[in-house]
Order: sequence, then structure tokens, then C-alpha cells
Amino acid sequence: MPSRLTPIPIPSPLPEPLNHHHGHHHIPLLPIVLPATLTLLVILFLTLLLLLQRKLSRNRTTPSDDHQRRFSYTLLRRSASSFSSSTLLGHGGFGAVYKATLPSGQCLALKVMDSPGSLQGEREFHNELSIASALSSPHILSLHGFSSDRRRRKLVLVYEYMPNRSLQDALLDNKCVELMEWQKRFDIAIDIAKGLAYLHHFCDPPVIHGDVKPSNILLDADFKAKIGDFGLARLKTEDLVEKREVEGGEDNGSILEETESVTIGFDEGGAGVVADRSPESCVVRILDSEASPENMAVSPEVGIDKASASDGCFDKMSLDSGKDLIGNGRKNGGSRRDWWWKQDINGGGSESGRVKDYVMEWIGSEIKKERPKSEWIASPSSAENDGLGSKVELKQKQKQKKQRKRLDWWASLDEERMAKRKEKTRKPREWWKEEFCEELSKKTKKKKRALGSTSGRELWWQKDDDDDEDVVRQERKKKRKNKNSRGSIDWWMDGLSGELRNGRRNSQDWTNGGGGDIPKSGGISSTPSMRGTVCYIAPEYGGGGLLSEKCDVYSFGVLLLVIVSGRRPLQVTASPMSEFERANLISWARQLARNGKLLDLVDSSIHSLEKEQALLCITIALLCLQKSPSKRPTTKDIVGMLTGEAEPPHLPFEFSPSPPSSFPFKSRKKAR
Ligand SMILES: Nc1ncnc2c1ncn2[C@@H]1O[C@H](COP(=O)(O)OP(=O)(O)OP(=O)(O)O)[C@@H](O)[C@H]1O
Repeated sequence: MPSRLTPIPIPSPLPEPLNHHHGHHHIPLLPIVLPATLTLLVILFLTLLLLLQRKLSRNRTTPSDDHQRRFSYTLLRRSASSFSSSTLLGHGGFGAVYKATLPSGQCLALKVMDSPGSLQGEREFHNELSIASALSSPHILSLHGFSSDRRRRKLVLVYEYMPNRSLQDALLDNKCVELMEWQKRFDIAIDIAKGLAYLHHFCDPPVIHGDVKPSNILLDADFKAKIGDFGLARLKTEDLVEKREVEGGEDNGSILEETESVTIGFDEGGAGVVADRSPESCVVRILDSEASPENMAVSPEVGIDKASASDGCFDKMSLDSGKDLIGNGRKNGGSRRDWWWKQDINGGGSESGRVKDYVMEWIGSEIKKERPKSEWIASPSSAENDGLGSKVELKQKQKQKKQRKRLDWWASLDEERMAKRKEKTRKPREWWKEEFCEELSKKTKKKKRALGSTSGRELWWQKDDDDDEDVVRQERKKKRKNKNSRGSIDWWMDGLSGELRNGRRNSQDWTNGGGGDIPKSGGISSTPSMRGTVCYIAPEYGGGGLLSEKCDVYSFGVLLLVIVSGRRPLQVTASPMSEFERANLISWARQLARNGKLLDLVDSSIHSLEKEQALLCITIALLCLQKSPSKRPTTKDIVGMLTGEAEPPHLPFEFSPSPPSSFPFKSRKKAR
């Protein structure tokens, strides 16, 4: 029997490579991998582009400054009850101001930008942020930080809350009883002077505020005053301007170009247009506080570069100050001027007629504010007399309505339509406006003719720099001669920054932008079309340049008169005819000085008046209001005079009723 052989195990074949089954079907890899890679790359590129764009847009609306505290917009909104009217503190050119109470209990004031996307608003926002955040003084309003909400396009500036709001509110609108005490007013004047001296003498480069007026003076719980609102402030950076001039950087006045500059100014990389601005040239240094009278600068970081730090730098508007305006403003001519004036090109706002009308309208409204309601045909609604809260609300609503109206009006402005519209909507106060316009245009023509025959382009206020008492005497003689024949308009126009009075407006005088300027609590504001505020603006500044610390000094002079008299620079308190001479505070003060009756200017509601201090204030104010900037005292001098550290001032010669030596001051200089 054949034996059954166990089958020899056949070694299994070598394992085939795993992909053996693919071995024969080669699928080409390239057509799959290539499109996939390309798609990935495109997605990556698009994501990067998107990120870059978002970053750029963020840079445009918010400065990338680590040194600024950035607040959560939602938190701020909640803290201000969703920006309801119950938290509304006031409304300015930038937007509404609300009171916010943080969960910690800390109170803040929030300035919320009105018109998102507005270049002017953004400029002011950045300007304020750059400059105000670098300052630290008990006489300067603290800026705590900012917030922005890209989705809603909201910009918010966060300030310390000032319980007594602005000097405009406390002194002129609400007539707070606390401010009827002389000492409080005198202290406020000193605080403001110290704040300005800090800006001019203890910051490097000096900061020129550019819009000193009651609504920009904030009062804390003890009525201590602080200067706020640096939206129009400028740095006196002469070296930068020099550099620009050397480089021959001709600017073509394009708003777009400016937008770019502002944008790039906050570019983290600091590249591009701002490449010529080194970080060192963009900072405010707080100089040695020891040297300041009464240690005005109390910054713990004295001597340390505080501003803008990193790359945030000051944007173009803060930098383009200085020499082209200070020294060479006129030489440079319109095209080289600062971007401020470039807004002229926007909408042809240079047409002086528009500004004239606007100014006149404002003057009318100022008078209306003070006149007994019965005198006006259109009396305000009775609702105005309800509660205080509703009154404020009503006021706000009326203001906003007016603003909207005015914006429309400006937008649709052309001569014919304007005339028709005027005809239709002739309000009671317009008699006033018309009378003024007519008289003004006559005056302007006359002056132009007279100017044509003389040296032509010489500035009136420059003249009195070189002219001596001879001219003053001649002028006085002429005035005396003309006194009886003076048109009523003169009383009103005297001291209105000299511009209306002299009929010397040109494209850069009163108007920039021409688009919807808004009268704010302080009068006609600089934003967006006026640089400074009518009645407070220095004549040389309103005249198209020559910005210097002395512009702030002039505004301080007006403010001082307002503080002493407790009234607006332009107003009629009773029947227009009997009060006409007093309507213009500046010319009235000058007239009283000539008659030796300065104390008549003092607010009759004041109690515990220190006559000597009141006289001192008025005298300093008159010094500040001299047309020639070089004759005005510095803010350091003013602090010295007010505090008694320096010799008391003499009235300017032209105002001395008798030789200056007889001025009734005892020397207040402290014995050392
Ligand atoms: N820090 C603050 N604390 C309390 N109230 C404030 C504060 N800042 C502003 N206000 C109130 O808000 C109002 C508006 O202020 P804002 O500075 O926006 O405008 P303005 O000074 O009136 O006008 P402009 O824009 O021409 O300077 C002020 O008059 C004041 O009553």
C-alpha cells in the first residue's frame, strides 16, 4: 500500500507589494495634486489678503498704540445705558458726550463720534488721542483711552468725568450759584492760565490748543478748571516743517492724499508717507516740572517721552504745524499751507458769502438767546419751561434739528436757491442778518478799494507791530472824529477777531470745507469749517495762518473777559438800542478802559468781589487782546501776574485814560 505522502508544504510566495493590484493601472498624480495645491495656495492668499485688509481698516479707525487703554465698546455702551438721553451730557462738533458708570463705580465721560467715516472726525479723533494722551497736568483734562467698534463704525474717546461739566454750561447757560463767588472765578482763571502755560512752556514741542473757549474748559466737583478738547491742537514742530521744506515737499492739496497720510500715520510699520517722521520727532516731552510755577506739570514721567510711543506717532495734522504757519505762512501761499486750510477746496467753501451768512446767523442766534422771549415773534415752545431734564432734552433736540437743517442748507447752497429759500423761510431774526450782510459787503468793498491804493497785501494787525504811538494817536483822533458817524455795525464787529470788521476775508479766513458747520455750545466752532471759534479766534489766525501760542493767549483774553463779566462775547441783554455799545464784550472792555471805568464790566451777580483782582483780570485780558501777537504776554507771564509772582501789568498805552503809572494796583509781587 503505497504510503500516502504528506504534501510538502510549498513555501508561500513572497508577499506581494501592497499595491500590487495598482501595479498595472498607473493613475497620473499630477492632475490631482496640482489643482489641489493651487486651490490651497489661492485660499491661503485670499485669507492673507483678507487679514491684511482688516488690519489696514482697523489702522484707519483706531491707532495701534499699546500705550492707550482700549476699552470694550460693549462695556462702554452698557455703562452709558446704551447711549440713552438720560446719560447725555452735551453735544459738540465731534459728537455727543455721555456719562458712563463702569461696574467698578468709576464715572467716565464718553465722546462718541457722530458721523462715522467722516475724515474730519477721524482726524480730530486721532489728533486728540495723540496729543491729549501725552499730557499730564492737574489743569488738563485726562484722556483715559478710546474705543472703537468696527461693525458699527463707532469711535469713542474716554475722558475723566467732570461733574460740573463745562464753563459754558456752568457760567453762561446754567449760571451756577457757586460761580457767583468771585474767588471761584478767579481760581478758574488761574487754572486755565496754568494749563496753557503747561502746554506752551512745559511741553516739547509746545502744544498750541487752538480752540480755547468756555465749552472746552471743564469743571470738576470743586470747580477746579481743566482744559479739554485737543481735537484742533497743534504741535509747534519747526524742525519737521523745515525738513519738509528742504525736501521741497510740495503738496497738491488733495484731500485724498491727506487721507492717505492720516491712515499711514497710524500704520504700525510707520512706512510710506510718514517715513520722514522719526518717532523722536513725534513725541511730546514733558519738560522739567520743577521749573514750572507752582509745579504745574506733575507728571511722574517727567522728562520721559510719553506720547504716541511705538509707532502710533502723531499723525500728519499734528505735525504740520509750526514754521509754515508760524513764520512762513503767507510766504508759502495757499498750496503749501497746512492741511487745515486745504479743506477750502472741499466744496468750494471759500466763498466768503457763505461764511458771512453763517456767522450772521449765529450772531443772530446768540442775541436771541439773551433777549427776552416776548421780543421774538416766534417764541419757543412752552414745553421748554417744563422740567430741567426735558428742557435739556428739548434743547438737544432743537440743536440737532438745527444742525441737520443747516447741513442740508449748506449742501444745497447756490445763490439762486438760497435767495428763494430765504424769501420763503424768513425768520424774525433775519432782519438782522440782512442788515449786516448789506453793510458788511459795502464795508468790504470800501476797504478793498482803500487797500488797493496802499501797500496792498500788508496785514492790518501786522501794522501795529511796527507802528508806534503816533499811529495809535492818529487812529484815536480819527475814531473820535468818526464816532458820531460810525455805523452801528462797528460796535458789533469790533474785536470779532478783526476779520469781519476789516473785511479781509479771503478763501482761508473763515471757511474751510464749506460743508455743514455746526454751531456748538461755545458758538461757531472750528469743526469742521472754522479753525477756532468766532469771537475767541485770534485775528491773525482767522486771517489764514501765523499760528502760535499767542493765538491761545488771545483766546484766553476773551475767556478772561467772559469769566469776569459772566456773559458771552457777543450778546444783547436788553433792548438792542440802549445796550448796543455793550453788545460786543471786547470793544466794550476797550471803551471802558479808555473811560477809566473798567469795573463796570464785572458781573453784577458776583458777591465777595475783590476789586483789585477783577481789575487785574481785565487788564491782563486787554493785554492778551492786543492785535499784535508780539505785544501779548506769554502764558507764563500771565500766570505770574495772576498769582502775584510777577509785577502787575499796565494797561496798554492806547487804553490808558491817564498815564499808565496811575493804574490802581498795589504791587502784588511776593517778597522773596
Ligand atoms: N469730561 C467731561 N465731563 C463732563 N461733561 C463733559 C465732558 N466733556 C464734555 N462734556 C459736556 O459735553 C459738552 C460737549 O462737549 P464737546 O467737547 O464735545 O463739545 P464743545 O466743546 O461744546 O464743542 P466743540 O466741539 O466745538 O469743542 C460740553 O459742553 C460739556 O457740557
